[in-house]
Amino acid sequence: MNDVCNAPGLLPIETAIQNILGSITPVKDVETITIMQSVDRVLASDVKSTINVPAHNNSAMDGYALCISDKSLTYTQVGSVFAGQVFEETLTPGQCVRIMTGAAIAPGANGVVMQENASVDGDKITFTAQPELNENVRFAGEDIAIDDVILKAGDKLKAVDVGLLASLGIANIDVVRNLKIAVLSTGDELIEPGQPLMQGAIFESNRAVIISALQQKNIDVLDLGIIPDDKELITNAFLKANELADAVISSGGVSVGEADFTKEVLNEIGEIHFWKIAMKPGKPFAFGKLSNSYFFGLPGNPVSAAVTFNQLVEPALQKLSGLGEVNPKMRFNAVTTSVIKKRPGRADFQRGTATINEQGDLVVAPFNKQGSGVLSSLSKANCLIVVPAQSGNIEKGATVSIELL
Ligand SMILES: Nc1nc2c(c(=O)[nH]1)N[C@H]1C(S)=C(S)[C@@H](COP(=O)(O)OP(=O)(O)OC[C@H]3O[C@@H](n4cnc5c(N)ncnc54)[C@H](O)[C@@H]3O)O[C@H]1N2
Ligand code: MOO
Repeated sequence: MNDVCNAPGLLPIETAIQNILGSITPVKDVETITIMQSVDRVLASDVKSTINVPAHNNSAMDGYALCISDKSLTYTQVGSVFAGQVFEETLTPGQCVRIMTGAAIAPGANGVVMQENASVDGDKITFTAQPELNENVRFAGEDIAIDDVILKAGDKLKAVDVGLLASLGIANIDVVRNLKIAVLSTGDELIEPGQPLMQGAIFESNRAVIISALQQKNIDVLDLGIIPDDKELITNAFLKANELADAVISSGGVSVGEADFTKEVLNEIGEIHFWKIAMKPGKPFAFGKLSNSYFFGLPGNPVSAAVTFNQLVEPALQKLSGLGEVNPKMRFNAVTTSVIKKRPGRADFQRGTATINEQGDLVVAPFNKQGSGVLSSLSKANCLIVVPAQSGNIEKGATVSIELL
């Protein structure tokens, strides 16, 4: 792992992400669950189809299945077939059967005409035009054939994927077990919401952000609360977190302050790298390994904690969870509606609101208040405006990159 703690300059965010992803070995433990519990879970093995979908050639329309005859537009109806039924006799040219959408095509039939294009006179059915071969016929295996791999190990299941599994008759599925993540905050100034706010203290909010974000990702959270600045208490908290969790996320105490035992303790019990990353907010950040878990030390400032979680921890957790592909977050071009103030040096992740203007263009309004402590700016924002490290101020009307939140 590249540690630039003492190196001049800052670590580019891309390098930090590479280092983190390169150090992480995904969780391999597997559990079998019903498909109805499987949305957003990561598949542990490939899923192959054991059936054809559709299972039989069937009709795409309510109408008439027929055996094409080039002699006449009038056919003789010899029966009816509804969804779930099978017509046993084989049609000969000039014969048709009444058929409903989804019903199996009768043997010998080679086309279906929708009923709007037919007129009925007893068993004589006259079509408005000569039917085309295989018109309105859905073929067996057209969607999925036997032995097709329909979902791969490492895929995260979407709602429609669960439906796809159901359509193949699969009731249970092997997935990677949920991650277990321990979360804690350190700092004597921190007070739990609901308690009286003493002079010089602040309400603790980073845990609320991190735990809520983890809960949205099917992650089992071990909440270790606020740990006071006491070496023994901090040591015990980290040892417990390391024992019980796949990863530990703490916030605060990763910069250069003096009243901090976090660094000291972490250095005693693990191999942790304290980086200065070329990003704003979120310059100080710690990452490394304890004996049984990975450690992420987010900066204490609330916006810095949330943005580093979003940019650095989320991809790491994706990899740890067994996700096959960890893709960079999607970025879009948007026109800024005002000047973006920025000093060259660190990549900025500024808060703003993206909208579509009257001309149909994607535009973004950066907020005036961009301080690392202004959590309300992140609450109001629907995107991060990503400005490259080397860039200075950006003019109104320029095109910038945004990531939707
Ligand atoms: N001399 C320097 N000072 C600082 C530097 C630096 O490079 N040199 N970096 C600054 C940057 S950038 C950041 S970001 C902060 C991060 O410092 P820490 O991670 O050590 O965070 P703390 O000092 O513990 O706290 C900073 C700030 O955030 C509040 N905080 C902390 N935890 C929570 C929480 N769980 N919920 C809500 N608010 C929290 C804390 O009260 C402080 O106000 O360092 C700069 N300083
Ligand atoms: O990154 Mo600090 O996050 O600039 O305030």
